[in-house]
Amino acid sequence: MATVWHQWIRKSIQSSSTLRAVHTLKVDPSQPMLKSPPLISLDLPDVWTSNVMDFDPPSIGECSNERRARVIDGKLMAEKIRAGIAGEVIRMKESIGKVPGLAVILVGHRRDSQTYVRNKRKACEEAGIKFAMAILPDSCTKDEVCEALSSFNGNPSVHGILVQLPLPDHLDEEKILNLVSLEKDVDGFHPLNMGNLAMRGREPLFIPCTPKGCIELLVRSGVDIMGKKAVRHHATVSTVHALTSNPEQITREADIVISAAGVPNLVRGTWLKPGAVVIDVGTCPVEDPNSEHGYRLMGDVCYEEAVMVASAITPVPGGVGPMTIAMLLVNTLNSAKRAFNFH
Ligand SMILES: Nc1nc2c(c(=O)[nH]1)N[C@@H](CN(C=O)c1ccc(C(=O)N[C@@H](CCC(=O)O)C(=O)O)cc1)CN2
Repeated sequence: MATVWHQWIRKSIQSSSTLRAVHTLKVDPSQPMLKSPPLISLDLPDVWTSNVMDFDPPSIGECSNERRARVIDGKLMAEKIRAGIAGEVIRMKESIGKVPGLAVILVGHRRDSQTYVRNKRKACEEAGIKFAMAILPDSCTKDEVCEALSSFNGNPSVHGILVQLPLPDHLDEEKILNLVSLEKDVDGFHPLNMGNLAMRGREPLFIPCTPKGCIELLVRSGVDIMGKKAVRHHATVSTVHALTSNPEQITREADIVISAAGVPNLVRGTWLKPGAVVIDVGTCPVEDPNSEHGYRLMGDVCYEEAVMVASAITPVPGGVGPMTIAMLLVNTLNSAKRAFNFH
């Protein structure tokens, strides 16, 4: 399932204006959906999950007009994870005198990309991770991007490299992403990492940050999917995309709805099964002269409707976005640990 999300979310990153997709994940109805939060999720040390949120979950199928969905606070979860990473970076520095390093390539001057990169830099600095950046103009050539990439690939202080997407149209995203060193591909977008993620029994070096963050949000909220294996083994996954003829009907059958269409308010309350868990990946920037950066983010889900039907829901902002950045830090730390053979 992680695979399908991955490909699908990446597609939506690539063409968010055309793809209207709602990913639905149907979990075995004989199993309770929500249970006590587990202590260990994915590959994060226990310490990062010891403060998982506890809550009294309504069961799937249960819905009342007086009851609003529990809000899954991605911002809070991400803060806890980042605090755990900061601790690990200190331990690394004290033990071997080295720290992880992340390098970002930003092409052009999209305001949303600038904001995300600024947030990544801030998160790195707060966690003690070194941050390097190559800023290139909209008009830059493929060779200039490749030059920046190859310099980061060859720099031993850099353990994670990412190219902020989307790139301007004239640049070939596929060719550029293929050049990111496999061992530093903290976005998990290299075809070999993607391929290994897709294949049973293979382990990619990195799992892409957004789907990884979605799984963390679910696991830490006590949603009973028991990590990626359980998802593969116990869930039936349906994908709804722009050409699906009955998206509402398919979505209404899902116990967990993960939407990454980039279409504000696409998923209405009537699309949801009562008690469903809703993860909203959509972050569509909408012009807003009153907001600090001139735009605000809108999710795919009509929040005010969904909150009356779902049992748990992520807000936008404050849901998946902060977890994406926290997972980037996790991938960077793990990459540095691998490079230094530090455990
Ligand atoms: N190379 C990549 N490019 C892009 C990715 C990615 O994972 N790798 N994903 C998105 C953008 N993205 C990360 O780069 C991203 C989006 C949103 C957030 C976030 O924290 N959002 C906050 C609000 C932020 C704000 O506007 O101040 C929230 O939702 O609460 C982080 C990262 C496309 N490109």
